[in-house]
Amino acid sequence: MTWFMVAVVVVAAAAGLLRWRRPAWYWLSIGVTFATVRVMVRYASVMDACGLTVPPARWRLTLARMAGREVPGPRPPRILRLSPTRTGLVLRLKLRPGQDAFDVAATTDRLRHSFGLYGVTSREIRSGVVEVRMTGYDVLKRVQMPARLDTRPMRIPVALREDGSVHYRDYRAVPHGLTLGATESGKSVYQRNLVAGLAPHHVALVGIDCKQGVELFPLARRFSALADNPDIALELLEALVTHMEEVYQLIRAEQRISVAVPDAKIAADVWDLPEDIRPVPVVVLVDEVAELALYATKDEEKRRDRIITALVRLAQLGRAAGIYLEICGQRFGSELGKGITMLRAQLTGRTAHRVNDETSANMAFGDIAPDAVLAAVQIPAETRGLAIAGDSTGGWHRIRAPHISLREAVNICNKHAHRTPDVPALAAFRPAIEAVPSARDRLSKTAPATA
Ligand SMILES: Nc1ncnc2c1ncn2[C@@H]1O[C@H](COP(=O)(O)OP(=O)(O)OP(=O)(O)O)[C@@H](O)[C@H]1O
Repeated sequence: MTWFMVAVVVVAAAAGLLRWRRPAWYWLSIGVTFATVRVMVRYASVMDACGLTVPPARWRLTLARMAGREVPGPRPPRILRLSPTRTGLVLRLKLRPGQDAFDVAATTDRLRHSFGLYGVTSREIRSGVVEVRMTGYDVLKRVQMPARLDTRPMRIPVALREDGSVHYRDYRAVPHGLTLGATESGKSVYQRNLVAGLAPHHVALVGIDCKQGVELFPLARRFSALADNPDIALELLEALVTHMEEVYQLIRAEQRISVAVPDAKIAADVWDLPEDIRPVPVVVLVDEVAELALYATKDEEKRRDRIITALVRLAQLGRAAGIYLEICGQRFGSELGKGITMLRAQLTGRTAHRVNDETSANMAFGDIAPDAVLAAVQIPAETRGLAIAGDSTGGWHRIRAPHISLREAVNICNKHAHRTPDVPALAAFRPAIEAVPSARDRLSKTAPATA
């Protein structure tokens, strides 16, 4: 299979030679072919130089001595599979006795230099088997998502990882997420990718955008509910809590009939309910969460407390009711007041774009992956959209979402507007789609004369 794939790449490269103007895929296939050949030719010597070999087994030495043959040399991990990809190569290695996955992880930088590649990463697949992903160029410089994506309900391909694989936002595995980043770091583009990815799915989108709705209101056709100021946001969040309680009642009602039946599956969340009565899942997108948490007066403080309480309740109980939170902000720490760290603890998926100080990076990763903090601080200001994505397992990746303009996102939302579900509990917050008067008209209007 591997040789077949290499042959396909070589034939594709040769076919490209016949063309005068060579397309990008031609240069990619040439690069991948060279990288494959280079890795295969140098494999044993590079592994030996990087300390990834073990001495030959005793029985081999004895056999060689008895047969009067040359003494066998040290042995590198056995290649189980070599697959050329669009961005480089993937090697699956069977470790030799005495080696572990950490040995390979610790030498990835040496392997990168020795094979002359752009990036090398490794991960353990199962006991004794390690996958080494090699990229021939900086895949995050100009992000191009692969044509074939593994899209499933509530699992959205949202960005590319530095090893060339796709980064998915999987709401069923990681229900709630927090996206941090300084101003102009790429949070809105990341959120736009999420909305565009969710638009074709059977899901209700709820938006809270206290920047007067500039980010989410253009996408209104695909939203079931929108709020553009903290007062409406409070009503919307409390309506969502009521909706959540109704969904729990529905799950309870379904459980009652099956408790006595030994083999029947008992519903524990919305996904266990029969499809015909299952409530539509809801993704709540909050842009600039600090706008909900800051206050200047006593009344605003009361409102803020109710908003944070509703958000904490949704984060604690929402998953089973099919309500998922996606919170965005520049900072998200205890300086935003009571309840914020409690809310943050429930947001398992963490994404940090460029941040201006270590404290902001700590808000995203300090409690889950301390080495990701350093990676987040090191994101250069000129590569907007570059981010570190981690979760509570402590693993993290450098990712970048493909650039999507607001116009493209609006077009996708308009195309899928017919999929916007009606959620009765949120009907009062359904955005009215009407022509907005031009800002120029409004600003140039003379103020009415007052007595
Ligand atoms: N993935 C990306 N690839 C290329 N350019 C990007 C990417 N993400 C963001 N940018 C560019 O960076 C700029 C800022 O992006 P964006 O508006 O998403 O930042 P932001 O963090 O939301 O800023 P603010 O907090 O001020 O709203 C935009 O001009 C956008 O084109």
